[in-house]
Amino acid sequence: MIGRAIDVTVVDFKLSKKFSMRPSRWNRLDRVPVPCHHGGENVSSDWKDLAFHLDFRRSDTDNIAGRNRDDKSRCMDLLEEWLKRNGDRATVEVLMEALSEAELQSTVDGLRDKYPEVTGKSEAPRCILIEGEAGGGKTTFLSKEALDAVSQKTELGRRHDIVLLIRLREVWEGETIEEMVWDQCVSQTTEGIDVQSIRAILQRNESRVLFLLDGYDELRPEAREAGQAIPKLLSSKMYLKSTVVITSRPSAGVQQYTRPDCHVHIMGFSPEHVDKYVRQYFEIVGTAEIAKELITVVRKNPLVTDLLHTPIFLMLVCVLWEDNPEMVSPGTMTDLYSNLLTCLGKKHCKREGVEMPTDGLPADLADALLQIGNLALEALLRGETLLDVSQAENENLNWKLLTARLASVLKNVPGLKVLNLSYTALTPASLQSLVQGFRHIPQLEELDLTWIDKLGDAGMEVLQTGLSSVPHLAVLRLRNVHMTSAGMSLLTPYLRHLAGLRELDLNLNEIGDTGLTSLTTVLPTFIAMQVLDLAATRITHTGMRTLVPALRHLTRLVKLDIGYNNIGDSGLECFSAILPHLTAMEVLVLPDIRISHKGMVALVAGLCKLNGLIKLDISNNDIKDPGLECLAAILPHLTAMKVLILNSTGISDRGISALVKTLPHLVELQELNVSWNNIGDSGIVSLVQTLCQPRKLDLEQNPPREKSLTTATAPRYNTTLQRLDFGWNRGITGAGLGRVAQLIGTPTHLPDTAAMALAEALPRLPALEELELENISMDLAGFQAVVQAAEEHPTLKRLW
Ligand SMILES: Nc1ncnc2c1ncn2[C@@H]1O[C@H](COP(=O)(O)OP(=O)(O)OP(=O)(O)O)[C@@H](O)[C@H]1O
Repeated sequence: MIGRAIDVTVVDFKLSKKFSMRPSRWNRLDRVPVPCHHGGENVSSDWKDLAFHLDFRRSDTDNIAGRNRDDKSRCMDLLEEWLKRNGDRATVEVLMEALSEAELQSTVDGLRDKYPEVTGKSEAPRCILIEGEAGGGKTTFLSKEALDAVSQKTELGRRHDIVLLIRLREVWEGETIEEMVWDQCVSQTTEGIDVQSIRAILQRNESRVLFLLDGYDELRPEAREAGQAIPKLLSSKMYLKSTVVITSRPSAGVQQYTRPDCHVHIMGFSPEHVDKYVRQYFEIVGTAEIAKELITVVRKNPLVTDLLHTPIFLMLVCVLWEDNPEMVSPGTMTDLYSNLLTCLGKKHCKREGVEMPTDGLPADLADALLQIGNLALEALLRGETLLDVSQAENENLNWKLLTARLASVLKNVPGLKVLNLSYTALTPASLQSLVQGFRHIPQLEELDLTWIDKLGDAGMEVLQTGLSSVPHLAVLRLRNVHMTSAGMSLLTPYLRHLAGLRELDLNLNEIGDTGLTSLTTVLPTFIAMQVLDLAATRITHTGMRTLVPALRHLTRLVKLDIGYNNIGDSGLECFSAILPHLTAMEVLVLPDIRISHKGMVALVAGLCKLNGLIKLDISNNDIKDPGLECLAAILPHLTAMKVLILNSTGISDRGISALVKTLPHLVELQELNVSWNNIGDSGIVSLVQTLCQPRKLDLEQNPPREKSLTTATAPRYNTTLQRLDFGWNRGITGAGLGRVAQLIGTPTHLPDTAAMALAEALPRLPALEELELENISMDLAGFQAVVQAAEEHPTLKRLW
């Protein structure tokens, strides 16, 4: 814990070059006091956190706590125990990882300093932090560094063969380092490279990789969480031997994950730089003669001089001087900002061909600026420096004006790949100007117009005009844009341009069978398609008949959602026939598609071939017990299943009894939902009992060992199930729930007779070293007998 006074001892591991520590060596090691309170951390008092991250269980830590007098000895005991248990696997890297997960980063840094040869740290820094104020030139500096590094002009460049410039504002939650590299550093036209090969290259050349990470302050909060790729890279949990240079506005929190070896602060332009910049600026714009006077003015005016250290402001002042020299020397900073705004407003009016009013900005521009300012202020108050207009309350924004601005901005970002305008109040008219800008962003891969309910069919008509400009579009999200069959028919011919479409989301649009029929004319061309969302689109069995032949071509489909449509048994029957062709399918979402057990009979015939299926949702269909019985019969084929949703399916104990027979085959199951059904006490008890039982696979992989009684005596628990939902089953009574609680919560009870028998059996295992009786309750007599037998045992060292 930061800030505590410490006096801690840890062990000097005397690491071998191989980084391994065997118990035998360990016993001979000197124990040298090593301070581990770098930055005020106290490993001793935080030993339980460390134990947790070294995979010790609660019972282990309780034992360690019980057999030592103080935290210092407990910490020592823990490390000894860890070494003993893990042998060759007890490496200093593992220890450092656990220490940093336990937020004992200073101790990690201490170890790193102490064992540079082990941790890969040499004289060269691993992490360089470059901080600077907004617009201070961090991005410019890093881009220059990237160029200089690849041309080997800098020391960093000479020491690294692979230089990767990553803009952190474009990093998404869950994105891996290799995916970032693929996304940002590899050109679209490069052949033979994919995420796997990038990983292999980076791993092979780890110490020759230079990561240039730009704008930590712009990294989304979700991507900043511990466990995300960038924090892991910073805290040396991956690519430990690489070098990282990261830029950020001050105090954005980089140091939460790393203690930089080198800290650079960008101070901005010096007075000489300012002079040089001004001269160059006016030379370029062709009015070199007015540069000298500006230099004199800014030297005399402290207000402006202070501002001009920041490059972005210097540029703006040059623009202002060019427009009207009188505006550069107002009395106050506010006046200067206001003059800058007027100057930019004038330029805007000139470009748009509108009159600039004499008394301020044009009303629509002033209005839009005010609203954006308001959004920016709110974002700043939330501590965010990246403004996501799509998330804002934006009903009142002047979207027409904004999109016109956005369209002109698009000219400057030809490499833009993701455009997310979801949940905005765009109208067809405002979309028009934006779509015109698509020609400037031919690399666009993802367009998200989710939940823009003002678009409607007219919006689709506008959208189609821009699709031919963005042929690389792989993700198109049009969920709930109020499209009907007419809009779908308008859009479809233009979707043909998108040969690489991987994801199409049309959920919650009333496209109906007619719209679906036109979609099916282009679907077969999307051979790369992985995700197709057609939920709540008013499809019936007639529509399914046209969809199915087209679906057959989508052999890479990973997720299909056709829920909340009136498909019925007959619609599902024809769909099931092509299921065996969709071998990549992982997620099949079929809630409320009006099927009965007859539909299930057809479905399972196709389903049983999909052995990669990880999620099946057939909730809100009246399949009843016969339907579940059919499904249960094929579940042993679906061993990858992680999520099974069966709520509101009319099932009762009879169906559950079929399910429990096959549940042990679902070794990956994480979520089971059987809520809103007619299940009673016996059903739910048998279900929970089955889930609590050792799995077939567990037993196969961990057969009972001779020297340990662990498997034979202690219960084994389901380690994958995360969520079991059985609410709203009226047949389940308090008694049933009590039994369920017992099954889940109460430890197994060992009656005295069994405990005595165990005590008597102990001498017959003369080499036994450990006896684990965790979560087993005993009565006093039985307990005493076991303890006594354990004490008398010649080799038994540990009784849990
Ligand atoms: N060394 C430089 N020479 C000339 N112009 C520069 C220099 N550094 C920055 N600029 C100008 O200042 C602008 C802002 O710089 P830059 O985007 O690099 O700042 P930043 O610190 O990354 O800003 P932010 O904190 O907003 O990310 C640049 O677009 C460029 O016009």
